[in-house]
Amino acid sequence: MEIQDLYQLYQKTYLVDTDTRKIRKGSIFFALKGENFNGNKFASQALEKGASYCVIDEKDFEIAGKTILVEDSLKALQELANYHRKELGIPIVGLTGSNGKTTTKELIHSVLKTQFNTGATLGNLNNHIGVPLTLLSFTKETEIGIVEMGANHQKEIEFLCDIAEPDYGYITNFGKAHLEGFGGVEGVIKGKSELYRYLLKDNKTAFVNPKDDKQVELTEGQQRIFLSSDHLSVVSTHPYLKISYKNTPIQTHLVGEYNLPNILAAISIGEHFGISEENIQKALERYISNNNRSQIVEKNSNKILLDAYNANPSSTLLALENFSKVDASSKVAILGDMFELGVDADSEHQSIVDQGTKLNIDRFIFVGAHYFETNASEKYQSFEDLKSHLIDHPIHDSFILIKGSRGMALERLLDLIN
Ligand SMILES: CC(=O)N[C@H]1[C@@H](OP(=O)(O)OP(=O)(O)OC[C@H]2O[C@@H](n3ccc(=O)[nH]c3=O)[C@H](O)[C@@H]2O)O[C@H](CO)[C@@H](O)[C@@H]1O[C@H](C)C(=O)N[C@@H](C)C(=O)N[C@H](CCC(=O)N[C@@H](CCC[C@@H](N)C(=O)O)C(=O)O)C(=O)O
Ligand SMILES: Nc1ncnc2c1ncn2[C@@H]1O[C@H](COP(=O)(O)OP(=O)(O)OP(=O)(O)O)[C@@H](O)[C@H]1O
Ligand SMILES: C[C@@H](N)C(=O)N[C@H](C)C(=O)O
Repeated sequence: MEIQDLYQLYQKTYLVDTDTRKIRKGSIFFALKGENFNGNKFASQALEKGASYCVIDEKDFEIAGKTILVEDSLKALQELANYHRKELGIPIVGLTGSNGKTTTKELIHSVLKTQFNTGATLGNLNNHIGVPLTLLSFTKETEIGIVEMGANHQKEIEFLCDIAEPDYGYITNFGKAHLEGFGGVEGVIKGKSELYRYLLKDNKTAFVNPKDDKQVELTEGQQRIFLSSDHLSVVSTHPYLKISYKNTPIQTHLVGEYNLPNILAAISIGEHFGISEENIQKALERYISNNNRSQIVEKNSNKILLDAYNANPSSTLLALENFSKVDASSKVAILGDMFELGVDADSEHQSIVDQGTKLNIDRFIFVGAHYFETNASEKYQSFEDLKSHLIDHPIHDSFILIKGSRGMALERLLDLIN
């Protein structure tokens, strides 16, 4: 089947699904192959659950009149998404960066949707499957799209740009994240700036943080808009960031000064699209982060700053610096291993121990195989070891920062701290 014909089927409901556990009525089910399952095997189940058609790539699973056999279902999904993107013809803002992509995307979305019908990446669906799903979630009513692009190796952002064809792009920052796949910090810069190179090629516009020398240097000579912090200042930082924008105080629900560039991007992009000052203010006040991304959780005797969604050396250090400035009688940082650091893993974990423990934080608890190799004084090799310790020696009356990589799932500590 030609992509135009598939597009006609898609246009009946504008719904595509890839998981029979979450099928929506009338959707087209794309049978993908993953680490654990062959999606083709779920084609008949998808139809039973209400899918209208299934795109499959194995002949054995054909069902007359209901399956569309293609060479590669994933490729078909990506091509359909790109076709849709072209048909929509709307402005698309592409976002990448080492830290803060999801938060920045949500803030921009929050601002733009005050005056536009805006579509944006759901949660963190930012890879070679997530970006097509994001684009296909936009409908003919969508006026602006915001697409988050994640990567852990070279050429991935280039590939995602070819699918999403962003008209605008913003790189939040270049940090020490996914060092293993990118091949060090220089590799991160090269890989992330594939977004700039895409924009340059098509004469599209980069948003640039003027305080980030790398961003300024790498976008030299191309069409760009500098984020303007002229009317923005920090009023206070704790417990949540309070800023002043054009002399109006804005009480956000965001923790940590590291969120300031994220806010600045949302303001500048909002201003570019003509969002009023009042709407920008309301949108920033309304946004509350979720999914363990720097959330404050009140327990009986302890207060927790839960930042357990992910971790890397750049974001961990910023989180510690922020935490060190908080006024509390007893401050405890529980840090879990940082993943995907490759050959730099040992030195980066040691460096966090060295730099972190110099800060104004009363107690450090390190957990995970990498931190266990450092010379930290309180360390546990596994979550189970830490759990046993906390059951016998509960933490009381403290402010506790919890940060670690996704694989450490340190939100499990919530049940162990009261
Ligand atoms: C392929 C897929 O979507 N898998 C999801 C599935 O995983 P599961 O293990 O259950 O199945 P398989 O992958 O083996 O299955 C193949 C297909 O079969 C379907 N299926 C399975 C069982 C069943 O009963 N019915 C079925 O229909 C299945 O749905 C598959 O289509 O479910 C998991 C739980 O919901 C999902 O987690 C899993 O999703 C994978 C991981 C995925 O890639 N999802 C994307 C939509 C996505 O964008 N996910 C983001 C995370 C993106 C991310 O990690 N980004 C990184 C940077 C990018 C790195 C990139 N190189 C990469 O490797 O991804 C970042 O740092 O931000 C998310 O979920 O948050
Ligand atoms: N601008 C920033 N600079 C450094 N760290 C940040 C910044 N913004 C957020 N963080 C940190 O990163 C954590 C995750 O935020 P967010 O999910 O927005 O990042 P992300 O880049 O989207 O990550 P992922 O791609 O894994 O979803 C936050 O809880 C915070 O600790
Ligand atoms: C969860 C994924 N998006 C991510 O950020 N991974 C890194 C390695 C982490 O979990 O810290």
